[in-house]
Amino acid sequence: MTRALLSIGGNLGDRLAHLRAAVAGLGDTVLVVSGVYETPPWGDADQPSYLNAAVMVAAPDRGPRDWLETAWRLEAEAGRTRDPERRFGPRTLDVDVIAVWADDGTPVLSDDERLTLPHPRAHLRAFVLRPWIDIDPFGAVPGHGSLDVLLREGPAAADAGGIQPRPDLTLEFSR
Ligand SMILES: Nc1ncnc2c1ncn2[C@@H]1O[C@H](COP(=O)(O)OP(=O)(O)OP(=O)(O)O)[C@@H](O)[C@H]1O
Ligand SMILES: Nc1nc2c(c(=O)[nH]1)N=C(CO)CN2
Repeated sequence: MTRALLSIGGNLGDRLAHLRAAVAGLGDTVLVVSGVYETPPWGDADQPSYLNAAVMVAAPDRGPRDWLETAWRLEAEAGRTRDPERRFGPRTLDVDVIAVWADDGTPVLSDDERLTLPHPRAHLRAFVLRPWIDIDPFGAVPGHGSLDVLLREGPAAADAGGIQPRPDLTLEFSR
């Protein structure tokens, strides 16, 4: 059994439909889904704003690598293409595996470049931390500290004010 925090986001096409399809594609592994946020582009300013959300998932038979393969499947289903010239460029759907925890709650750590855990830029990204704290108020990025302190005092604090809740947009799931 592992539990994982996935960040989902996109800024091309029907942004909400892509987020909804990602949540639906996670099926009964979904434990809880955050609210939807409108977020300024991070890392490459010349692109439209994103919709972002966070999803906590768990499954008895899945390890860290399975969550990465799930992320790739969902991105492919959303028709995501990669522009090698723009590392942080626009996309229909990005699914990042932010952190994974073992059965006993221990965070899984990995420095494999195919799957780095926790995600190496998670603590820098208000668009990851702000939705995540909705569904995990006492959560932490393993090795970097609590979501609360990161959002108030960490490198992402300056961006936190630009993360706008979109209560008019909802992501439903069923268990
Ligand atoms: N925790 C992780 N979650 C998702 N992908 C990861 C992770 N760690 C390493 N990777 C690797 O990163 C590669 C590039 O992923 P992707 O194209 O989604 O990056 P990106 O979205 O442009 O940038 P970022 O990873 O900063 O969000 C993937 O092929 C994957 O093997
Ligand atoms: N606001 C926002 N900016 C991003 C996002 C994202 O999901 N939201 N994903 C990226 C991929 O690396 C690059 N920049």
